[in-house]
Amino acid sequence: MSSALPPSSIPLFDTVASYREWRRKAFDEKKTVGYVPTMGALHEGHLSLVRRSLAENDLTVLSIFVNPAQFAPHEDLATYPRTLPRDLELLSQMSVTVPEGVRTPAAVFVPTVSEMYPSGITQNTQEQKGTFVEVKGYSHQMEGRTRPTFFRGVATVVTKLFNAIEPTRAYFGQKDIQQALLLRRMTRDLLLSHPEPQNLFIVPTARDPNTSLALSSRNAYLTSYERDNVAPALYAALQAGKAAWEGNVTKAECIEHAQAVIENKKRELGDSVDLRLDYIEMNDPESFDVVQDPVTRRQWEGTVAGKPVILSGAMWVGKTRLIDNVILGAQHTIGIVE
Ligand SMILES: Nc1ncnc2c1ncn2[C@@H]1O[C@H](COP(=O)(O)OP(=O)(O)OP(=O)(O)O)[C@@H](O)[C@H]1O
Ligand SMILES: CC(C)(CO)[C@@H](O)C(=O)[O-]
Ligand code: BAL
Repeated sequence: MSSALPPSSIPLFDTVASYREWRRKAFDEKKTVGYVPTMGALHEGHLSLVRRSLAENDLTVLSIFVNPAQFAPHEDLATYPRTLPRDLELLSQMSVTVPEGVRTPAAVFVPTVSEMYPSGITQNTQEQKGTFVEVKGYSHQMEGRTRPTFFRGVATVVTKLFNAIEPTRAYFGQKDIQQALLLRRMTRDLLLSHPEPQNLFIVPTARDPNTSLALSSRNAYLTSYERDNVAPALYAALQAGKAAWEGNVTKAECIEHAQAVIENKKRELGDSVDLRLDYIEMNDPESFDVVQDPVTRRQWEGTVAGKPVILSGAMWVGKTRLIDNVILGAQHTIGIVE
């Protein structure tokens, strides 16, 4: 362990080698290891993943690493919130009681950029050298339309993290639904054993109890007015789209209902807040392709028995980009846990 790390009651590792020593012992003792990858600035959404892992595994490991490769050069890598001492404090207060006793987070992996990218890393993909992981055919739709290099950066770092951590189970949030589904596909394509694809779990989105805003580290960029009165419009829009889908109108009408919520909010705010919708769209949870109109819920359900639809969106509040989604149909069929 390096002396540059902040004090922590939970063992902290900043090199793969030091973490592997710890992991070797867990293998020897036949302990299961649950893993929650994060970029830090922890909130209740992260903690819900940690709780799940604590309940289901002997040992729970988190990583906190702000991954340069998933930020495009014009994005917010420099300003992304970094709050390691507070994150460790929050984690040190966590515990879950199981029949075997009380479990607390067992280790936190906090690598440096050079530890994760021994060949170096630049955010400009044209200039990058070394080894990268691409999930081809699944990285350009939905979030990939606005962030074309995002999933390459995520798949690359998560492959490295899985190699380093060697988790029995891994936990991702529904808020980033495309990321979670794409990573499950990646574990299958790469024949990974740590974790095996069926041991990559998707945990429902944790929301603000008053406004239903999806919790997100980037909410820290918002003013309290934006957070409580502007940002919740995205989830409200998705709910309007969902209600329309349940009412069996066409996909295009559902999207119009959702967009109208954002338009109304913009009218209400006037020039006081810069609110811009990036997209609201319905996509197939397997191919990520846009659901082709005209189609209603009954028609969809009639042709693809049991397969749900992802209704997702992204919205700018000033310079802050927020995302959210709801699943229309049986979400357990795409592996979202209860
Ligand atoms: N509200 C939430 N509910 C459940 N899981 C979440 C929530 N927010 C984030 N997560 C999950 O936590 C993990 C780590 O995410 P990350 O550290 O990027 O936080 P974030 O809040 O999503 O940040 P950002 O604001 O950058 O999107 C991911 O699997 C992500 O999906
Ligand atoms: C999965 C992840 C930790 C990879 O950097 C990140 O994309 C995130 O926090 O969702
Ligand atoms: N939670 C996803 C990480 C990102 O937007 O970079």
